[in-house]
Amino acid sequence: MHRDSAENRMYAAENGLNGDPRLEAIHQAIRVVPDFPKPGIMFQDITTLLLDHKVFKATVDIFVYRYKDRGISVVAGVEARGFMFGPSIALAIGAKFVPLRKPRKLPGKVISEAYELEYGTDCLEMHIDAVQPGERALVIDDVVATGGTLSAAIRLLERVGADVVECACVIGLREVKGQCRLNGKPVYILIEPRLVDNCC
Ligand SMILES: O=P(O)(O)OC[C@H]1O[C@H](OP(=O)(O)OP(=O)(O)O)[C@H](O)[C@@H]1O
Ligand SMILES: Nc1ncnc2[nH]cnc12
Repeated sequence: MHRDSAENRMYAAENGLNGDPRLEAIHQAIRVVPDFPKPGIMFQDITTLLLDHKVFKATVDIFVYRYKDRGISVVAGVEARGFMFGPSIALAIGAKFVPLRKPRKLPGKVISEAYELEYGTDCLEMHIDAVQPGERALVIDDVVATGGTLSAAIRLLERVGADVVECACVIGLREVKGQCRLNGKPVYILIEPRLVDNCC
């Protein structure tokens, strides 16, 4: 796996949304859970964001505004938390939603890509007939850390001939040990992780 710097991570505050109060509201709505799922991980919990309709809508709206006129026909969501944002974005921009699932969950013919995580290894699968060659795709997930998950998602889409326009995440770490290059694809990120423990 090719590892590189954070060159293709684009933060919303530095890309047109500087001072936008929605970004601070999104930041405040994230719950940080220390040492989950293992010691040393400051887990960024987006389920608290989903509880606040206004902030949830603001999150989806920012992505919809960015992607609505980009000729995107596929929004590919990464299991599990990409499923929480992807379908709303797909409906609003007039694209289909394609789930990228963990192994042995999809019933049809699949292609698979393995990847490394901060806390282990995993694999993503996609139905081979869900995306046609030449389609323009957006990949959506809640968090990018090493980028291993997004790289696997990009590889799946590129294997079937799709053009991955961009990846989009709510939260992005700037520097992570073992960071992966995303085959030159940009990642658009709304906020940096919360560092304080506001859990429980
Ligand atoms: O950039 P990376 O280092 O690849 O990490 C980011 C991924 O990690 C989390 O998912 P997780 O693997 O915990 O799976 P889950 O959502 O099914 O719990 C997160 O939702 C991203 O998909
Ligand atoms: N710190 C973190 N919080 C939530 N999801 C993650 N995926 C990888 N690192 C994560």
